[in-house]
Amino acid sequence: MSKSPYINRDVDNEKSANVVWHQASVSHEERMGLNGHKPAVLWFTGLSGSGKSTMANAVDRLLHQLACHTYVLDGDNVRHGLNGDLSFSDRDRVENIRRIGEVSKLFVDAGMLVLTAFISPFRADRELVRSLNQATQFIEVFIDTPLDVCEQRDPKGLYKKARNGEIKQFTGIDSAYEVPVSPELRVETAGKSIESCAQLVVDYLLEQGIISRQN
Ligand SMILES: Nc1ncnc2c1ncn2[C@@H]1O[C@H](COP(=O)(O)OS(=O)(=O)O)[C@@H](OP(=O)(O)O)[C@H]1O
Ligand SMILES: Nc1ncnc2c1ncn2[C@@H]1O[C@H](COP(=O)(O)OP(=O)(O)O)[C@@H](O)[C@H]1O
Repeated sequence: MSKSPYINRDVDNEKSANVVWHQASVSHEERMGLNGHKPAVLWFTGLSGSGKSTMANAVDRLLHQLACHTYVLDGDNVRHGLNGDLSFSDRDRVENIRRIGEVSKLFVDAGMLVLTAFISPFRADRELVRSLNQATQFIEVFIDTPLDVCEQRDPKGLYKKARNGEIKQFTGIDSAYEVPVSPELRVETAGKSIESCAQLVVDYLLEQGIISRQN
């Protein structure tokens, strides 16, 4: 059985026989050497309204000021384009994260710091993305905001719709969110400023030697 329902096993077998990896002329190490920082995926996960997009963008701004090469991949945006064919069924969420995992790996290969902001509700999918990367290059950031706080914030009015039955399979209401067991970072946002939360992430990257103040 193919891991993804979107991958046809026959096509898969044919591909492995006929598609050969092309050796890049500029190596990963050479690309990294152009930057004053190491590449990594900063994988923000949490409920809708927990603060993933806000945090990813605030951290992006701080890293940009430190001359890091960064890019934010955001669920709302990616679902308009690359993943515009996917719904919020469990099966489509799995495929959503698989594709983003592959895309974020390409950013790491290009020597960049990529910040992803997807609910990514299932532990197995987050672990799959982790396994695509070197251990030090995948940083799971759990945006730990209780459901009642997310629901109070309700920045897009989606919880209200979900409670009224206008949206089905809404994460935290009638679709599961599996809390990370050992994230590299857990950020509690309730009652905290966006700036202080973003700084926690930057401090972690400094401590780990992924970035430095002299980038
Ligand atoms: N049913 C349902 N459940 C959860 N979220 C929903 C749903 N329908 C629409 N939305 C909006 O889609 C955003 C989540 O997309 P993601 O790609 O991050 O979801 S997932 O990782 O595939 O679970 C999510 O964005 P965030 O609020 O930024 O998390 C919502 O704005
Ligand atoms: N410390 C904080 N960190 C992140 N967001 C916060 C914080 N405090 C309040 N918020 C607010 O919470 C909301 C989070 O929305 P958003 O970033 O879109 O969440 P998500 O991307 O997880 O759906 C925003 O309105 C933001 O201003």
